[in-house]
Amino acid sequence: MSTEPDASLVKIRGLHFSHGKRPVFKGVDINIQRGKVTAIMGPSGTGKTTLLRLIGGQLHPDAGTVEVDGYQVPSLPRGELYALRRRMGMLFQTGALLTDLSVFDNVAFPLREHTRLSETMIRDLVLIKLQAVGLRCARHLMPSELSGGMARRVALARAIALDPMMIMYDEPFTGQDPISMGTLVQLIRLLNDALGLTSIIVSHDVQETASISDYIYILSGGRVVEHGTPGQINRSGSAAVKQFMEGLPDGPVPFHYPGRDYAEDLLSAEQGTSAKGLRRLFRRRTGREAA
Ligand SMILES: Nc1ncnc2c1ncn2[C@@H]1O[C@H](COP(=O)(O)OP(=O)(O)OP(=O)(O)O)[C@@H](O)[C@H]1O
Repeated sequence: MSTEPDASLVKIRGLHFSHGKRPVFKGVDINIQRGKVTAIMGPSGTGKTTLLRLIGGQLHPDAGTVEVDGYQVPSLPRGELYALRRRMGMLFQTGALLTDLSVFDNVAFPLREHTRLSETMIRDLVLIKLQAVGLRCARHLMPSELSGGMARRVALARAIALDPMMIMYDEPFTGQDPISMGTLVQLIRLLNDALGLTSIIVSHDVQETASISDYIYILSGGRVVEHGTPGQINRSGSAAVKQFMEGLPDGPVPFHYPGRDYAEDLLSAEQGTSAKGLRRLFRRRTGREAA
């Protein structure tokens, strides 16, 4: 019997998923605790963005369950899925502000779109959200007048406009200078605690993300290879975890995307050349002897 059924906002069990013929998840179990900041980390292409899309119901698992706040996401009728999605804020790497709208109107957009609140109420709410990210006085600016860090903070204010129960961040720090990265890192933690949110962060910025996370999952090769508090992860004896946390280019996770042999690939473009010629060509290009 589970001792903490209500503590988990997101429960993923036995998740299998493939993009076409490419398997991404081969049996993944994840618990996202309410009120906590949980990081999902792992090498590039391991399926972190795919996982967020499965949680948001944009993708369907091949097998297993994805439960959010007690709802089985893949089997929700469209109307209920949209209602659930409105309670899940999303912050993408690009920020994706509407370029023709001011900062104020960008934050007001979801409120105008999804509620029937009066403009006076909307104004108050927008100012509260902008105040929370430190940009109340920048509300008249257009997106083209913002720095990258400011744009991301506006996107964050917009993501919390509808008071979501959780926010999913996909690479929120990419391309930020150290100061705006530091600001964003602290802001994510602050908003999580002040607004009683649940936050999921997908990020390659291992140390920064770990510094504000309560719990970390590390994915690799279609599975969870480690999970625990930042302290537990740092003490992990797993070679894959060590490779990832220390940013080593090669290890249990190979540097090269799987595919056919290098020599075979190079030589296949030179059909018609003699075997001797092909061997010479391979030696010249790689400095190695063809097998
Ligand atoms: N729409 C798609 N169609 C086919 N394959 C896809 C699609 N989206 C992603 N993939 C593949 O699925 C795998 C997981 O991709 P995903 O973007 O989820 O990884 P990621 O861990 O978020 O990567 P990164 O850290 O580089 O952003 C990759 O091998 C990718 O090439």
